[in-house]
Amino acid sequence: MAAKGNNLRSLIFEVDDDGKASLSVLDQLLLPHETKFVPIENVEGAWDAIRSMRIRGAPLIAIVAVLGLAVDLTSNGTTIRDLAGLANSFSATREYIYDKMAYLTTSRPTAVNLSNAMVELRDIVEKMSPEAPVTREIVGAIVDHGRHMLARDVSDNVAIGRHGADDLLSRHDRPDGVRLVTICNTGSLATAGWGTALGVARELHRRGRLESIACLETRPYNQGSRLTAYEIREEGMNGTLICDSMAAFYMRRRGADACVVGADRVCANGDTANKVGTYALAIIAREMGVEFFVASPFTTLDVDLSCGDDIEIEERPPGEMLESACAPKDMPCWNPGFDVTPAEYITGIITERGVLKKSSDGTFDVIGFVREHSS
Ligand SMILES: CSC[C@@H](O)[C@@H](O)C(=O)COP(=O)(O)O
Repeated sequence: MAAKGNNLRSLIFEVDDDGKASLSVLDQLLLPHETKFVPIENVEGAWDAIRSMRIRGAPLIAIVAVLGLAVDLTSNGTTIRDLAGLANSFSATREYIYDKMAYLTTSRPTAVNLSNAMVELRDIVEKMSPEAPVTREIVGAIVDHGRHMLARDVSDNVAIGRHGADDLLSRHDRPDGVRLVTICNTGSLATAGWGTALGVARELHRRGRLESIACLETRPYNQGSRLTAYEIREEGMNGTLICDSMAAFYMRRRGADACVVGADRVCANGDTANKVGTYALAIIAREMGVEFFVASPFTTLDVDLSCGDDIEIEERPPGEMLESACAPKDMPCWNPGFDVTPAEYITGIITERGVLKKSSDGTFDVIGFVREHSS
């Protein structure tokens, strides 16, 4: 089946001739039944869209935070007046923006892309010279960086797809192509476009080398059934939806060559936080002798964290579990949004700069890989 192309958009960002930015995001809570873009007017709106999971996915969270800040700072509302009051003070303007950035970082804790983006943005602002016109320069730099993030994310994802497809095809070039299993949603809806793990599937499909892809439903939030299944259908891939509990039997009966999953944070030793259920899938893959790949742009690497034990795992409200389950309304629940897959279960980490494999001692050297591949 020929690829239809990647037409899904997770957001629309525009800047008018006066430099005023506008942002609308596709409300993913309504998918797959309704396609509706909702405007983000300010930082609070961006925080709420991230927290409520109207938008989600590690790269998209970071992008919407920065674009939301750009919209907020270029709006005609109270913010610009507040900024004008600060315009003669470089440090006051900077601190004002840093407060907003700190607030955005509190929206969701596990995906490192958000805090990495804020560090990157802070570096840009810190390097600016404290000359007039302060406000316009700083705000302009933030808008420009938002645009840069959008373009970079798409090109990183396309490169991840290419490296992942090359690597998989070097070992699994069966007559009908490669058989994949994935969890959660890592596609165009989780990114600025194309996707990470789903980008690998997309690239195989584009080459006519994707035999099949199974997507796990991904309880309790069902990103697999609501979003990945939707993307698979849009793209015309040969996909099958399975419940999370069916992964082992699916691999046994139908066969799989590799699991490819996304990441919310990859530590220096390769331990990887991703959607809850990923760890179980990795254990099953090992038992079945199926390769297990993490697709992660550099923006999802956390070289400052040595291993996964210290990753803050977001706990979501019990209601999210109870609403999508048939359970007594007052049943106590534990609802971690993510889990951590130890590096020992991971075959390789597919990045935009190549596939990181384990060293001869069976460990990943993420820091060395970043050093080697950073320009
Ligand atoms: C390219 S998206 C990578 C990860 O963010 C994805 O696998 C995931 O876990 C998303 O979780 P979510 O809670 O939907 O934001």
